[in-house]
Amino acid sequence: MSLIPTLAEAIARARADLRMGLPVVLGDHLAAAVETLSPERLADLRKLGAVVLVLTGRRAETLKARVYDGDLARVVLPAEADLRWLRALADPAGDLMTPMKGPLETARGGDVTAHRAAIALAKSAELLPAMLLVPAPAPDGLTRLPAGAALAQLATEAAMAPVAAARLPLMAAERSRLHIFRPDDGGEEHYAIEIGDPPRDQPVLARLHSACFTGDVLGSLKCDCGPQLNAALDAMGKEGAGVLLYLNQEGRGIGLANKMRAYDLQNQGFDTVEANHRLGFEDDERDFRIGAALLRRLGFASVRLMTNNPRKVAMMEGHGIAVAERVPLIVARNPHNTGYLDIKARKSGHLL
Ligand SMILES: Nc1nc2c(ncn2[C@@H]2O[C@H](COP(=O)(O)OP(=O)(O)OP(=O)(O)O)[C@@H](O)[C@H]2O)c(=O)[nH]1
Ligand SMILES: [Zn+2]
Repeated sequence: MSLIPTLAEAIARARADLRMGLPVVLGDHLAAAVETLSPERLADLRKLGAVVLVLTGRRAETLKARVYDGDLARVVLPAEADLRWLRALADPAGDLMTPMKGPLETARGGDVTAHRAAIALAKSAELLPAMLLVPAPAPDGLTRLPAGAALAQLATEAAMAPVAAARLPLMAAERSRLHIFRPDDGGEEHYAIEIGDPPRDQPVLARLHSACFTGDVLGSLKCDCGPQLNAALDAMGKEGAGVLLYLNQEGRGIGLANKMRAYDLQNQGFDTVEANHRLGFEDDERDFRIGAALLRRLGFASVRLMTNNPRKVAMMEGHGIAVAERVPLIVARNPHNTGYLDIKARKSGHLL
């Protein structure tokens, strides 16, 4: 029956539910995001059974909690644990002010598929990766997902469909077109700016730019995104041909709210990589398959890629786009971004 939501559609609903503070059903567990949960709903979840707090291995490491499940840890809730206690474990903002949160008891053994799916859902909803799980029968009205299938679905690539395109003269290049692409899984739309009319049978000058509201729009001095965006468009304008993908993967895929949490940690002295880890994320949560898929949809098989990030080159080649050349994209340093750029070179392998 085509009117019943598919698994991908049910996952999109689950993301919206979690962002509003509504629990979802993952197999035989109820799952709720710590970040958005209300005290009333926490109390009701606790009435249903033994609640565990699921954190990523990264966050558990910061909290010195034993990790038995590889990439995640299940923290057993003490009787007195309230929402403040849970939020303090989920959100590193207060780690330095109140460093002693433990000792934390973590569970071991048993099936953690639902727990792993819960963390993947939180990340895809751009919430803090901290979830409460309780084994309990599903109440009516909540979004239900089979845990294993949801986990697999969250790792699959969404199909991208072109939605609209129009001529858009730019300061950097008058002959430009903006193309909008929409994924079939309810996720973010992504954009392609095609400059001139690049021949499809030759390597095109290309840039995969990840959204940076602070750098691209506000002119933040903390990163190099805004100047890189402008320099890439200028180079394509000068050459008369190119394609810039504007991928809505803000904050290397953690979302703008989490990026601001990361900036707050950076103001406390942690670097860009450490800040992501303390929040429970990997340093880069982006899905680079999207970029390759968009290039293919636009008819390109080979690029001259403007980047300093060797991982982007490897990812393109791994996903079927030939990189004929890496074109460095070095922009000016300033006193605010020089440390950030050094860390990218030292820890993320950027060639700067
Ligand atoms: N989490 C996090 N994201 C950041 C921070 N500073 C910038 N970003 C994000 O990092 C991304 C930068 O993306 P890009 O410039 O496309 O990629 P890159 O990996 O630096 O590689 P290049 O192609 O060499 O620029 C954007 O999504 C920014 O929002 C930070 O301190 N923390
Ligand atoms: Zn930036």
